[in-house]
Amino acid sequence: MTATVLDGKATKNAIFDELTPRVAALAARGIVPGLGTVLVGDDPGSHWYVKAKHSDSAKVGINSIRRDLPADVSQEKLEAVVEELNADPACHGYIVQLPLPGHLNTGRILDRIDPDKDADGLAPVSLGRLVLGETGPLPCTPWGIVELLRRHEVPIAGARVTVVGRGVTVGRTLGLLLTRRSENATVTLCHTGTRDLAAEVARADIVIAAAGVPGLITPEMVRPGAAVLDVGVSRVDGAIAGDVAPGVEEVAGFVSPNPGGVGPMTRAMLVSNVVQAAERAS
Ligand SMILES: Nc1nc(=O)c2c([nH]1)NC[C@@H]1CN(c3ccc(C(=O)N[C@@H](CCC(=O)O)C(=O)O)cc3)C=[N+]21
Repeated sequence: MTATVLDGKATKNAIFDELTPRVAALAARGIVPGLGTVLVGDDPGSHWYVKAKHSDSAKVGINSIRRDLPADVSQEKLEAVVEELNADPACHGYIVQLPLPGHLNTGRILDRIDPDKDADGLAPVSLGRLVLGETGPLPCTPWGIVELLRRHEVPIAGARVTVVGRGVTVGRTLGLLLTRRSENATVTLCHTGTRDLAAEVARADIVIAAAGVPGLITPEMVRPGAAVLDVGVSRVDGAIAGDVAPGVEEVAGFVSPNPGGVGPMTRAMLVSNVVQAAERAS
């Protein structure tokens, strides 16, 4: 038996089909949602990602606002661009593409993003709202993971979930989402200090691999029938290498492909955050 594929591309398209009429309803009232991107430098991966966001925006009928800055941009100039987007009524949500070059203070930039325009859901106020259970933008990758599971009817309530990786963009915030009453999962957060990773993975109904270690999750670790989602993005000889080793699909009940799984879902939820921000502002 081979696992059911959690198809992130198809699910993204389904979400876009739901967002398009909401965007049309806003447009009928004279509001065109706007998504802004701020890109510093010329990392090819970051360029691809920003370009993908602008084409996603066009697909659902939202405007995109693009600010590309040179790699040696000053802190002051970048902060001025952030303030400009905060003040721009045509921009309902935006992201500052990460990572920023080392001479820039990322924390001070994220602090300046108007919390109501935080399309990533990763600014300090958004993280605080998530901890407090208040409404606001949700972090796109964790939210995308939850939607990918829900829309494939993978049971979440009461499930044992093992998350591997404690980064803010995925692991740490995913634990916050999955332990809300509306999700009701039991979450174990593993990291490099975890004593017996194999044992933590073995008892999970759902495994989320977000460590950035190619092939970390092997078939022997996985409980038969479990859902295994691969969030790892490493490059090995130029190709994307995930955290999930080949052969896991022979044991698991559900697997997310990589590419084609969680990546497209992250983009879908970013657009969703912008549409929600425009609805809230209207
Ligand atoms: N402020 C900020 N917000 C982010 O959300 C953010 C960021 N900075 N910096 C970089 C990471 C990375 N990330 C990806 C999202 C989707 C794909 C994606 O859709 N990938 C495709 C194809 C990848 C390929 O083939 O190269 C897939 O998985 O199918 C990839 C990477 C968002 N990030």
